[in-house]
Amino acid sequence: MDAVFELHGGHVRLGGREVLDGIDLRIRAGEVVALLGPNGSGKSTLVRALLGLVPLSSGRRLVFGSERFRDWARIGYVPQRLSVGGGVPATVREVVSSGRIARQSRFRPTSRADREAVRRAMESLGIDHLAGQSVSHLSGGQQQRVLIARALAGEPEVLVMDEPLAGVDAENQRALAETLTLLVGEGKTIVLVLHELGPLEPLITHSVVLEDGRIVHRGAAPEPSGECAKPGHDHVHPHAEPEPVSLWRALVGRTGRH
Ligand SMILES: Nc1ncnc2c1ncn2[C@@H]1O[C@H](COP(=O)(O)OP(=O)(O)OP(=O)(O)O)[C@@H](O)[C@H]1O
Repeated sequence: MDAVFELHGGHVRLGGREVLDGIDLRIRAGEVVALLGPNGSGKSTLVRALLGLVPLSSGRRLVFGSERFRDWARIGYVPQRLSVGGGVPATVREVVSSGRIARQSRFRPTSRADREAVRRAMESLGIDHLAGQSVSHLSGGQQQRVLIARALAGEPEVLVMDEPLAGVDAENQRALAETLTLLVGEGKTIVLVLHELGPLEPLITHSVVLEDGRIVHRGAAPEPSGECAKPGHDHVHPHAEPEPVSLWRALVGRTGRH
């Protein structure tokens, strides 16, 4: 399988600190990868490094085999939910349409294909009836669907999502799992920063656990453990709650590479 993202000896320094400390990682087309680890372990920074949003202080990054990758329309990024709207009273349609920009150009303004892609993205996330509403008036779960629809509007091959389950109720978590199942069925590559696996667990093909900016485990999809394994556990943990450390603690020490 072709590699979508590769990091070789990736280091990132932020605020005078080594936040990523020698990361070697390859994510192949069609994989569904969970990036796990405690708060502050570097998961978001790793995603941002893969996407070129933070520079490497040393090491090499390749996207689709290229160190000079520019075709960002092939990759959809869903940032953490709180960054939606940003106080700007944009409508759902406007935000979702913004995900199409990378596919447009000065010479090719909005086309029927663009409008159709935006409509399909809203429909697949069940937010088409909200198209004219301001995103700032939506619930957290609805805002998250808007961000996912924005990423899908660009018809990406790869979807990168930072903490899609954080603060999302059980029903919306299941809805997200269903949406991602369809995308996996279409052969998309998915990279997820997760605090826990929740209902996404059956989708995960590979897990990578970070601690202090280093990869301490990589391997097949993890088994749930601790509280998250108990029947009836609804997998809703707001970010500020004590961490389900048991999950990655249980993983560290297992063998396996990918
Ligand atoms: N812009 C920055 N300047 C300085 N330090 C930063 C910056 N961004 C992140 N850090 C630090 O880098 C470390 C890793 O942060 P990062 O957000 O990548 O971790 P994380 O594993 O995603 O954490 P969380 O689960 O809390 O989101 C943390 O100690 C954080 O304080």
